[in-house]
Amino acid sequence: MSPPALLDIGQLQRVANFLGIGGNPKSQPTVRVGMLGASQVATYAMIWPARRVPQAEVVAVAARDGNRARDYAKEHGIPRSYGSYEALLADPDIDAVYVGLPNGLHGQWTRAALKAGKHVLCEKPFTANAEEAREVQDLARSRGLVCREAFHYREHPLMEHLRALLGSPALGVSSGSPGCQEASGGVLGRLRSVDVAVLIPKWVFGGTNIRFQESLAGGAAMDAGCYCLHAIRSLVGGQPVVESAAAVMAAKSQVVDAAMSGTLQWLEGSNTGLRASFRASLQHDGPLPVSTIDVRGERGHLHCSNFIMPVFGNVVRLTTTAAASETSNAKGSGNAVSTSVNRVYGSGESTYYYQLSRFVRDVCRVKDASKDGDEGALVMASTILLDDAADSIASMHLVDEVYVAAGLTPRLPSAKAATIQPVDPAIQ
Ligand SMILES: NC(=O)C1=CN([C@@H]2O[C@H](COP(=O)(O)OP(=O)(O)OC[C@H]3O[C@@H](n4cnc5c(N)ncnc54)[C@H](OP(=O)(O)O)[C@@H]3O)[C@@H](O)[C@H]2O)C=CC1
Ligand SMILES: O=C1OC[C@@H](O)[C@H](O)[C@H]1O
Repeated sequence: MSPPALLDIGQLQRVANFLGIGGNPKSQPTVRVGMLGASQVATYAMIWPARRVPQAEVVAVAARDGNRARDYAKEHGIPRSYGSYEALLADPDIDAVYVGLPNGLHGQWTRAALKAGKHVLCEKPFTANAEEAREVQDLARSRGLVCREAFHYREHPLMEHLRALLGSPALGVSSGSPGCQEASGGVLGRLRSVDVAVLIPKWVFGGTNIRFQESLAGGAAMDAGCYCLHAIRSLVGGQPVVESAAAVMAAKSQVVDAAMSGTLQWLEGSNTGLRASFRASLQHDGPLPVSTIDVRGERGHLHCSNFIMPVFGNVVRLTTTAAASETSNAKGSGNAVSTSVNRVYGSGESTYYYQLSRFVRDVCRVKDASKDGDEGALVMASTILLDDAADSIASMHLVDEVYVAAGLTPRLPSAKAATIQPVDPAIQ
């Protein structure tokens, strides 16, 4: 999320890709996507990438206001629009739904979409809390539908590159299920620390933004923090526990955090004793968003910048030390240090493109498996559903633990939050 180091032709092409310019011809079969919310995030997370992903097609949008939905559909060339989310879910010509709503509504509308027989790609954080994540994923598995948390950053080749360097588990096997695999440390040798930060400048979101609303499951740990916790889990694997957390509260709120930081620790497995720290903020003083990963091991340090929006420029700096005995040219000189700097762009597409590509591929796999009944295909389909479930539940479980460690309570789904009367501090 920092500006590109060098504005080159490649960068212009990557920005064009992000904007969905110059799409691919559609091939059959296509996954027909409907979007809940006529929002800005839906534009860059779904509409633009869908123009470039051959198997994806945005066919409908729903907004609470039918006129807005119609105008949005017209502006973006979407064939159908609806004035309610229910109406879109009743459309039989929709295979999958993108839920880009405020956090406190994710569970409610993901459940409704699953009940309508649609596969779901739901924005992060997956639900308001882990209990709700379990309920939703139980439903998805009972219906045999893909239900995925939209952690777009993890799908980009940059994360694959970091995982390869660190010997991290592949996507899917780090999902938080008991006995799931852990990073070996790779080029860094035994891991010593992992530090992840996602800092959003205070000018980006005003006080009335959904991120500061208790009734919409707001908070910095929910918004920027879920990326930090997810990245830590994706890189290291295993099941860390939250050791400590501290919140900076949003103005006039006793519930919503404007910033959250904390530490995690691995109490079992091959990384027992390893610690990770995170910093998440919605009130960063700097001018631009920051997202960084720093991993230290017995043999060096890996730094990555802009891991959330790598298409706009990223840097991977690897500094390794090799013991003198391992290098022929370092006799008697202690450790030899080598540093490499890389930028990872894959095919130059955005994180959202990679996310949508894997989502539609998996929807097709799950649909085909239930049609064909081939045993291998059924196993693959069931693994897809189990991995998504384990990952999103583990994700929300850590977010809940962070709130508890910070002396706050895990968030509530909007429907439940609405039934709780706000406490007036003046009468306590
Ligand atoms: N993956 C990514 O890069 C990003 C992900 N996100 C995630 O997307 C979700 C939405 O965030 P963001 O787009 O900033 O949110 P917005 O404030 O833009 O709201 C998104 C949509 O939510 C709908 N909505 C439904 N009920 C309410 C309500 N009670 N109050 C306000 N909006 C409502 C509105 O749809 P309608 O059109 O029906 O009025 C609105 O268009 C969050 O969970 C966030 O974490 C956000 C930004 C980037
Ligand atoms: O998902 C997101 O990514 C970018 C951030 O600016 C934003 O707060 C968040 O919701």
